[in-house]
Amino acid sequence: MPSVAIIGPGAIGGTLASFLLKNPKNTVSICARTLFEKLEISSGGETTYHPVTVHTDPSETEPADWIVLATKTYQIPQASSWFDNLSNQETKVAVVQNGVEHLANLEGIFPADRIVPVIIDCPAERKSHGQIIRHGDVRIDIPNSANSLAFSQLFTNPAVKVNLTDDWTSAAWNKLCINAAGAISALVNRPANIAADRRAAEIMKSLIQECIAVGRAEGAKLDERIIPKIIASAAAAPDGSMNSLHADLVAHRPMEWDARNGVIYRLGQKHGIPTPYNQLAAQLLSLLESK
Ligand SMILES: NC(=O)C1=CN([C@@H]2O[C@H](COP(=O)(O)OP(=O)(O)OC[C@H]3O[C@@H](n4cnc5c(N)ncnc54)[C@H](OP(=O)(O)O)[C@@H]3O)[C@@H](O)[C@H]2O)C=CC1
Ligand SMILES: CC(C)(CO)C(=O)C(=O)O
Repeated sequence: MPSVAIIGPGAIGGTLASFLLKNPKNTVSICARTLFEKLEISSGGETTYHPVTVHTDPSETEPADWIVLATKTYQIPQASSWFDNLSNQETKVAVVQNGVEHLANLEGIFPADRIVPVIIDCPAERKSHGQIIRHGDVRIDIPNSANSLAFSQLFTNPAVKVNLTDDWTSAAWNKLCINAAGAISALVNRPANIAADRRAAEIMKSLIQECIAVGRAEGAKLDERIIPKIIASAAAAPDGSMNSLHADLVAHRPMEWDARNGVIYRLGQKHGIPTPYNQLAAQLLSLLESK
């Protein structure tokens, strides 16, 4: 009976919790800042309810086989206060976040050989505590390893597709191309389909080109043909569709500008690659955040 503790029951943590709960072999608990009694997941016009065990105090918890860290990247310093009680020498952490710094962000906090970095594709939004809308199936990319295989076995539902890849770096940078371009929505406070506007599309193209250049320098294999695909996919998004960074802006929360655009500027500097669009995006988003 693998025990799984999910830190951060938001759009992604709540979605994963609902799938983990569908596997009767798992024992699932949730670590949250605010208490709630049930998970309410809406998808494709149907709503399902899952009774859940929710902790709000780390001292109430015991070591788990798996910790699923699904907070925003900027919440890691506070969220890691759960780790002491939740972990023993065997515990593994699946870091389910956007960006490319899953291991770096936990350096000095948790041993790297027991971390599974997870790239997840699943548009989802959090309506309130425990109340989540999932807009599609889940695709997960994790490095090909024994720990990743064990993580994949926690999920039995066909709506969760887990891909063990020998080239996780490329998977992470491909996703970063999507997320870096998504900054445009928060910058102009317009939903994803703002990409249909030629002016927005031009800025997205530059953001992605810089991400590709830096990603390649970091060892990722990235094909320029993803640029029109990313823009077309955003342009075709349903009216009102918001990425998670834009959702943070609208909810007056901090934003993952450093994990999604700042990182391209920081790593670009390391490789001597200019990234003026991502630098500006990160600076403007940080200014918006301090409004
Ligand atoms: N939403 C999406 O469509 C997608 C998001 N992602 C990525 O997944 C990650 C999670 O994003 P998302 O689910 O949208 O984020 P949310 O903001 O919806 O969820 C974050 C959750 O973490 C909780 N939290 C914050 N700090 C703590 C803490 N100290 N202890 C316990 N819980 C805490 C928040 O609680 P509180 O309610 O108190 O704030 C909230 O429930 C991000 O890196 C994002 O970029 C990836 C793919 C798609
Ligand atoms: C690409 C997208 C929009 C959904 O998977 C995302 O990663 C996010 O909202 O953060």
